[in-house]
Amino acid sequence: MYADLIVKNIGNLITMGEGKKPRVGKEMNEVEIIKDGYIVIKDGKFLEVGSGEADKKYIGGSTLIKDAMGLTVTPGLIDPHTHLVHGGSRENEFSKKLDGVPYMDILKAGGGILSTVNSTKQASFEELYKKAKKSLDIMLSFGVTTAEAKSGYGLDLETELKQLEVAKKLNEDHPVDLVSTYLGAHAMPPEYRDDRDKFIDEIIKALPVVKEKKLAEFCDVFCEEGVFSIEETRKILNAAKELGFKVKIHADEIATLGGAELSAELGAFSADHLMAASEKGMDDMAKAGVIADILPTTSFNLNKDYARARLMIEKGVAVALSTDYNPGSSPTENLQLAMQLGSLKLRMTPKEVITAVTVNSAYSVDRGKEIGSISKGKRADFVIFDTPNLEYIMYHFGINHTKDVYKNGVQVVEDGRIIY
Ligand SMILES: N=CN[C@@H](CCC(=O)O)C(=O)O
Ligand SMILES: [Zn+2]
Repeated sequence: MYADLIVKNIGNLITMGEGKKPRVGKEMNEVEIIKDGYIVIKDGKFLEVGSGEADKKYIGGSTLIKDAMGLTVTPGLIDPHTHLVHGGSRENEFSKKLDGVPYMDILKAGGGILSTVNSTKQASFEELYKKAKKSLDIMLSFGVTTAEAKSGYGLDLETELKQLEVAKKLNEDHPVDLVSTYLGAHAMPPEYRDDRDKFIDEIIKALPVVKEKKLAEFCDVFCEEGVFSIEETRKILNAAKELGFKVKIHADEIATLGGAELSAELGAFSADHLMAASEKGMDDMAKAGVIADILPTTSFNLNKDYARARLMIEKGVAVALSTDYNPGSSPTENLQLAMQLGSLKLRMTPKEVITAVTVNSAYSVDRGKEIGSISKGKRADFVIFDTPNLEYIMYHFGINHTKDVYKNGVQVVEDGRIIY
C-alpha cells in the first residue's frame, strides 16, 4: 500500500506511544523519544512510525516525502478548555486589575463575565464567527489541532445557542476540530439574584434544547463562592448527565469549595483550574480517574497562586494543560505559553508537559481514541517544531516555535504561516 505522506529525518519524534489511556502520575514522565524518526500517513491517519528509513513499499508516484530536517515532531496539540466564542474585550478593566481589584469583585460589580455577556448578546452571529475564527487561526499557528469551546456568555437560551451555533459552523469550516461545551451556569444574571432557583431551572430547561440540536456534548458549571454552589452545581450536572451530557467543572479556582471532590462524585471527565483544590479532592480525583485540567496562564494573568500540579502528579492524577482563552482571566490563545508556565511555574518536566497537552488533553475532551498520539490508526494531526529537542520548547519561552502543522495528514501551517 502506497503512503500519501512520509515524514522523514525527524530528530526527536515524540509519539506518546499508543495513547490507549490517559497517563497518570509517574507515567506522565515516561515519554519515549524516537531519534531519527519517520512517520507514514495514509488516508489522513498514521500508518506506521519508526526510526531510520520508511520501507520502500510505501513509496509510490504520488507519495509526498517531507524532510523534517532533524527537528522535533509531536502530536497535534489539544487545548481542552477555552471560551473561544464571545463578543468584545475587557481592556477597560485592565487598570482596575493592576490596582489590585480582585477578579471576583469586578464580577460582583456587574463587570467581568457579565460585561462579556452584554457584548456577546449585542454581537451578531457573523461578528462572533469572525472574531472566533481569528482566534482559532492563532491557536492553529501555535500548533493546536483540536480545542474545546464553551458557551457561557449568553446566560439566556437565545445567546447561548448563538454561541454554540458559531462553534458548530467553525467546526465545519476550520481545520481545528472543536469539542463543544454548554456552560449556561457561568454567572448569575443580576435579574435572578433574588431567585437563584429560577435561573437554575432555566439552565436545566435549556439542556434538552441544546441536546436535541446536537450543539454540545459536555456540560460545565462555574462552581465558585459567589457564583454556583456545590449543591447547585450537583443539581445542574446531574440533570445534564441524565440527558447524556458528559460533564466538566470549573472547580476550586479561588475558594476551596469542594469542586474537586464533586468532580469525582459525578465522574466528570475533568475538573478545571483547581488552584485551591484540597488534598482530599486530589485523592478523590485520582481514584475516580478525573483529569486535572490546569490553566497556568490564568494564574499568571490574575497574579494568583498556581495549582499544585506536582502534588497531583505524585498522587496519581492525570494532568492536562489549557489556555482557558477568554477575554477576562486569560486573554491568550497561546498554548505554548501555558506549556512554558507549566514547566516554569508548575514545575512540570517537559515530558509531563507534552503528555498534558496531547494524550491527557485528548482524554479530557473524550477524544483519546482518535487523537493525542502518533500511533497507527489515529488521525494524522502533528506539529513540526523548529527546535532541536522537546526541552527547547519550554526553555526558550514567550515565542512561537511552530514550523509546520498537519491536520488529518494535510499541511495547514508552513514555516509559521497558515496555508489551509
Ligand atoms: N472562571 C470562570 N470562567 C472563566 C473566565 C471567564 C471570564 O472572565 O470571562 C475562566 O475559566 O477563567
Ligand atoms: Zn473557563
